[in-house]
Amino acid sequence: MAFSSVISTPTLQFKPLASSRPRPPNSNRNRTQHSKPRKLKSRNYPPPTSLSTSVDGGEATTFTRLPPKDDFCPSNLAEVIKLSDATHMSSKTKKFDENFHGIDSGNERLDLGLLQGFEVNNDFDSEGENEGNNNENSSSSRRMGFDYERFELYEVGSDDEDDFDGEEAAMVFGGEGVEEEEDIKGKEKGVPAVMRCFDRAKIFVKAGDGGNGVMAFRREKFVPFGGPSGGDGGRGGNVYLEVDGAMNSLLSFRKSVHFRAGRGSHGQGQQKHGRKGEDVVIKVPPGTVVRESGGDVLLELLHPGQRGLLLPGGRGGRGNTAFKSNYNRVPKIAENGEEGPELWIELELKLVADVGIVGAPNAGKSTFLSVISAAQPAIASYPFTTLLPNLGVVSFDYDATMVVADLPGLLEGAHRGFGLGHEFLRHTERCSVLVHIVDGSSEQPEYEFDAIRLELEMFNPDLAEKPFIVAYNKMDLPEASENWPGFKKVLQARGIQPFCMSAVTRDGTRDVISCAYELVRENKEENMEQGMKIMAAPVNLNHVADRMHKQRAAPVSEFEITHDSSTNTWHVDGAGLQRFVQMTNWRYVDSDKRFQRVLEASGVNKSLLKLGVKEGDTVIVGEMELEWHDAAETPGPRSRRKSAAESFE
Ligand SMILES: Nc1nc2c(ncn2[C@@H]2O[C@H](COP(=O)(O)OP(=O)(O)OP(=O)(O)O)[C@@H](O)[C@H]2O)c(=O)[nH]1
Ligand SMILES: [Mg+2]
Repeated sequence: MAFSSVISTPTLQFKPLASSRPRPPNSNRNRTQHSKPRKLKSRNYPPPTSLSTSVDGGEATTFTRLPPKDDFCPSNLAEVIKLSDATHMSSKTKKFDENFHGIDSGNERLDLGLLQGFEVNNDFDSEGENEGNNNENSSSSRRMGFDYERFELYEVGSDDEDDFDGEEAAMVFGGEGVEEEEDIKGKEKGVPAVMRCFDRAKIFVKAGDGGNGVMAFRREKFVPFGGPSGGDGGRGGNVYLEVDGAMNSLLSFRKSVHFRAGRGSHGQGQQKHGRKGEDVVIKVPPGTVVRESGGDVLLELLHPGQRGLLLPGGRGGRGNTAFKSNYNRVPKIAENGEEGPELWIELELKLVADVGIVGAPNAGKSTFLSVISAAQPAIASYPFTTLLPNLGVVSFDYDATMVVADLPGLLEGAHRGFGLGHEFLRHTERCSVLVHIVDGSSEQPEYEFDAIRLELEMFNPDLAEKPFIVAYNKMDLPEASENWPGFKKVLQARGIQPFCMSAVTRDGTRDVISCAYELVRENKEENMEQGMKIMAAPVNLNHVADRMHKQRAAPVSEFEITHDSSTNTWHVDGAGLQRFVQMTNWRYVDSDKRFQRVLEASGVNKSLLKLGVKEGDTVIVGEMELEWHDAAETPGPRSRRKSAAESFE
């Protein structure tokens, strides 16, 4: 049974005067008339109502497993993707490099201490497979060798919930900034942590609780009966999210999962108010999307310097000075501080790049990026050299620059989890132009190109709509230049004008990148025209906190009553009432009276009576369990039945 009530007139007619009166939760009907209210053990005060309507937001889980044979593409591609057939695996390559556990890709040096299963190839160069690279690249690729046989078994992308839950539950108890346990060898975690945490993270945020107000009275020499002087508690700290232009991944959240703002300090005598709690500012890279765990998008943080208030700190409780009135000159009451809201949020990074380089593994994407920009990605002649996206800035002039992203290789069937799956394709969603690099030395380059186009479409049809350029690579090799006329003809027949180039010798790369820049510029102009007004409108990044403020400000007269007839229990649920109960400090004598007055004025008592509450029924409001008494039957002076609140006196 449910009942909602919004009361407007306080002129209530009570016959059997009802009083909801607190009792210990397990009193088991051994009621004492003036039993004090106690917190329910099992009921926690929940944060303000969920921010989102429930959405099954999880992305498809992808698995890197060998596909059924029928699913494989023709022989040429199959050769590439049959990871287990990789010839360069030798017993030598299976040793870990004891001195280095990381990817050294130019400026970036990623710690791969936890990179389970991705074994480091010490002797890659010695096998002569790394020709054509400069020294730095070859040293990078030496360190990037990995165990293909084991790679087949890894789960890509993730069953995020499971991954995080297991790992994080252990850290909950350690509190903020707890270091992840290094000894996790035995765990089956699927994708190495570096890859998992590069562009996704799940973190816990909590705003600070407000400090408690206090009850105090001025007592000085010659002022024996000074008035109330209890100060208010300080406000809890806020949680902010801020875009840090220097960050380019979410790896920092691998170790810091919990962020709690400081609690406001309590008020003191002599009308001293508590200090405000310390704010927490969480730095995220540009392009971060923030979601409530398993729910809606809360914020999109795109530009360096942007800052959004995510969770507002709890209000400080009022001290007894605030309750002084003409009717009550010595208020013996003070409030608890309001609890700060808390949330699990998911961060997802979508790189903010103008151009995305896509293509099959080994096509030469990283080589291309390395020759058009100052980026120094790992380059090697085996598939999946690039495990994480690389960014490079291409400058034509002072004001003519664009950001180019080199993405890990795609395979046919990536949507079913082959290779690295679609794990990193989301980074192309914000690119305005795509550059397809086609390996000219493969047996059927046009087939390879089609397969990649199809994968893009499978991932997100909008991606296939983006303007793209086709760059036929490795023209310096005889087999590639032989295939070029055929490839060109096929594509031209479909209205596509492909470019040919050799990334290694740099021939033709300039044309490709100039064309890409033209398209980026056109796209920007188009967007500017279309979205001028939208861009001009100020973005409110505090709307999450605003919504929370509104929820918190819900009046106590908005509630819903449900009845459990088997246990004769009435549940009174309402955000305003819940907050009121949480802020009531039961240690002070006047708190009970105020509580009863609020139940009366909000219409809870009236509604319960209407619904047929009986003597001895249990009434649960917020986290308080109370016992219902019809005042008419309670022992005590009858004159007190005029007000439920008075029955406590
Ligand atoms: N001959 C020749 N070799 C090239 C050319 N471009 C790239 N390569 C070689 O192809 C191999 C793969 O190059 P990468 O740039 O690592 O290829 P990728 O597409 O980034 O590969 P993944 O990161 O594994 O997807 C390397 O050995 C390069 O030296 C080219 O134009 N000509
Ligand atoms: Mg690469």
